[in-house]
Amino acid sequence: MTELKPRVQGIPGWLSGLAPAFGPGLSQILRLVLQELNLFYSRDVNGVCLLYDLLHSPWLQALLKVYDCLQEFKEKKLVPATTHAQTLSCEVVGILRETPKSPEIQELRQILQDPHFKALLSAHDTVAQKDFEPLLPPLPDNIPESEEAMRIVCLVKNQQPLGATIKRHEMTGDILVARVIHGGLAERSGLLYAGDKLVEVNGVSVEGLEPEQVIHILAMSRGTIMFKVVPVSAPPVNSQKMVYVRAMIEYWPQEDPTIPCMDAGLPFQKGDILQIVDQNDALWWQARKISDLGTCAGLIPSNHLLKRKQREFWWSQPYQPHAHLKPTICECANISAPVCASQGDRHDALSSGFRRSMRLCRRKSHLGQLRAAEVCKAGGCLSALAAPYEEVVRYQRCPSDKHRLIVLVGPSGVGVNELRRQLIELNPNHFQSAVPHTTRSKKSYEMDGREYHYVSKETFESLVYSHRMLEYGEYKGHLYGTSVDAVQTVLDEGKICVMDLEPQGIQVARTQELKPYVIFIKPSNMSCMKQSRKNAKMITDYFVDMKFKDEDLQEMEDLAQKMETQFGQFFDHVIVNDNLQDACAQLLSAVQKAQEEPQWVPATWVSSDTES
Ligand SMILES: Nc1ncnc2c1ncn2[C@@H]1O[C@H](COP(=O)(O)OP(=O)(O)OP(=O)(O)O)[C@@H](O)[C@H]1O
Repeated sequence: MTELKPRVQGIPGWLSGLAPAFGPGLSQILRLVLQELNLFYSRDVNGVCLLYDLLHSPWLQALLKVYDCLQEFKEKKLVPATTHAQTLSCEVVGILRETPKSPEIQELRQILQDPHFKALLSAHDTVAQKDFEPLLPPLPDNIPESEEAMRIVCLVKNQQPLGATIKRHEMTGDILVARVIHGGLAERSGLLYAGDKLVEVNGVSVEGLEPEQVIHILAMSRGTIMFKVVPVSAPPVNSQKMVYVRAMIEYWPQEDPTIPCMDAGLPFQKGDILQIVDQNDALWWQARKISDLGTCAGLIPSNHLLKRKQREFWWSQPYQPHAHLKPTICECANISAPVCASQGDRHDALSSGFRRSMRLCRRKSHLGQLRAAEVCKAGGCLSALAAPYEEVVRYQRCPSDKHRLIVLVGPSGVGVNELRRQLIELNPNHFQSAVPHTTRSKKSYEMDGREYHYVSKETFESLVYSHRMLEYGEYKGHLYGTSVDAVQTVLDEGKICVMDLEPQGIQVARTQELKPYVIFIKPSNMSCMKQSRKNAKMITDYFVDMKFKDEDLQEMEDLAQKMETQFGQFFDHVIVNDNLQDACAQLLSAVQKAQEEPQWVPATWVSSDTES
């Protein structure tokens, strides 16, 4: 290397002479260096081979060629041939019109008149004329020292709303930006913040104007809108973490006179999963539906505001459903269905949980319970005011975890038991019902733990008091019910427990322990039901089961509607039971998804380290 050094150090003299700006380019220099090195190569001077190979490598040569090309391009300083290509094109079209027709001329005319080509020329001219900077009005010459720093913001209004709301400061009367909607035009510009003071809109001073008048100016504006604002001293920073909630109520902004901006409101239904993106305002949050995350956020009442509204509604008009805020059903747990056993029960393990008389009692209880819930609502069951939103997280069951409980809910006669039976029969080793408890004595043909768990009244009552009964009731002096432990037994065996439950029981079952997945079985419309239930039988108190009458089907439809209205927020999945085979296939697929795919569940069911 020592010998090489003086030679290489000597190169810069002629190297500088060949610098890219003045000479043949770097690749040319490289060639010369290689020639020089070649002399040393034959003498095997230490390190020369390495350097030679490096400089000779194809990738370095290619890189230098690219560098040369870029350098050459930079020097050319390209300028547009014309800044009025559009005008030129029009002139050419005019000339072509007078030229004798030929297929080539026809084609050229067509190309020049094509809207895409015209748009291309228009874009070319805009760039060539450097016409893309916003034209700002000149600053006045004599700006006083005390003048507040202003910001001029230009937003191009297209089909979307501006995504900001304004308000009047109560003391100063200033028009302020009240909030900037997430994902909206204003937010994406990064130039408008909540708290900015509006001075002018499109050159019109807003001093002394009402917010409505400013909104009118904005509504009338087309294209670019120019705001002159005094920026807020410390723009708000949204440091809250993203929260997801399940709506336990429905909300219609159009029917809520208190919303600050109706157009910015986000309507939602019970059970919708909402992404809360901003909770800075104590009264109005910003949220998106997870089904629509690409859109800009909308305003929803905060938890605090909803509870306040619910309380006002509760005390002011207990019997009237509020127009924009329909309260959730009260949480009167354990309005139980009386259950009882009968001679007609099947004796195999598959029959557990399918007791005919238990189902008959349930059947009678359906309407009564929904009515009881109404009474409870009117009577001031304050627990209904508990949670308008329920925080949820994505939960994916690990293969080693216990299965989730599958709960089927539906109006009597819709086919809940038929579907449950068919599912279990598909694979009895995988799907199973829970064995109910009873205080009645065991019959000779029965076996403890098969048809029922036979327990004393004291044991049964202690299960009820310790909230271990999902539902229970009394029939002919005996208690009947399904316990959490009976469900756990099935789950502990690695099976999927499938049970039907009165809707009132859902909230009792909704625990971290069982993580129930609730499927609502819904009747199809009347005409379809009449057709599909032609030969179906509904179970009755009599020896012979009866065919469905029109009024039975109507009652089923009414009950289904009531259930959806009151408990829809708890339904993870809905299956319309029209064609039995289809419904069964849908049930199987829903049950598999519940166990194998991520689902939204209450955050309290999952510790943060298992969130996905
Ligand atoms: N999709 C369907 N098409 C035709 N018949 C059906 C369909 N679904 C259920 N059925 C029939 O309707 C009748 C009632 O169904 P099922 O006994 O399952 O009702 P249920 O919802 O369990 O109500 P209950 O609890 O009152 O018994 C049964 O004869 C059943 O075979």
